[in-house]
Amino acid sequence: MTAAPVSAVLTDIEGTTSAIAFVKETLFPFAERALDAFLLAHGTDPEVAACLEATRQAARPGEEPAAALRRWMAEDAKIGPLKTLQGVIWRDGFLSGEVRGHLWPDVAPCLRAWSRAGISLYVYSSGSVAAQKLLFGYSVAGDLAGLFSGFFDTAVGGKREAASYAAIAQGLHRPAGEILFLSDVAEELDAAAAAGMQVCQLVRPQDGTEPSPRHPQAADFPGVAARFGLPAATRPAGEAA
Ligand SMILES: CSCCC(=O)C(=O)COP(=O)(O)O
Ligand SMILES: [Mg+2]
Repeated sequence: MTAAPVSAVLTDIEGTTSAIAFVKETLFPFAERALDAFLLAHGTDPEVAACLEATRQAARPGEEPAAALRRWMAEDAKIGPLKTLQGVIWRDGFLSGEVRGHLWPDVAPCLRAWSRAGISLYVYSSGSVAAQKLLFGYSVAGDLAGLFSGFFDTAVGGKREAASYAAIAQGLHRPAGEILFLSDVAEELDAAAAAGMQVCQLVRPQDGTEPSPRHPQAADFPGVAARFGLPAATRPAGEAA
């Protein structure tokens, strides 16, 4: 059976648009350094207090919330209250210019070309929606947030669950088969494929991605474009990559 033409691209961030090293060596240490002062200043703000309560519920018996948050960061655990708090803490870093969202150089030109061609773009990441908007809004390639028609985090469900992708397709009022999901993680691609999406694994050598024998692969976004009939990135005169 021939696949439907792709009308929307749904992309993961870490390991797909952006280096895993950027998340682990820049974003996480920034949050770690700022954590104690942030909790002291904002621990009673309603959103932060709710995250701290959720952290206590999920922490080990007797473990202080700050210790649990630090342990989860070391484990790169995708736990809701941690991801929400990280997004709030990173805001200062992005707004002050101390942090800029990393994107592999092939990503922005393709996102712009796909958007220009009428392909709708969406993000689905374990990072909070607020953090996703910061990363693309304050990226090394400029403000790309406006290229996206929507952002999804694990409020819609876990990234390894087919139901999450079905819910996203339903929310977008689009047949799942027209949506192309991009990720570095085979289990996420399994779940998206089970929900009927087309999928492609980004296998970026710099990230040490483990290639999955179960899914089509590409080394970068132009490779995705070639494989799925999406427009190639052309750079109009005067437009930066
Ligand atoms: C702006 S999101 C920062 C990255 C992050 O915290 C994360 O957990 C990314 O996970 P992904 O689902 O994009 O692999
Ligand atoms: Mg990823």
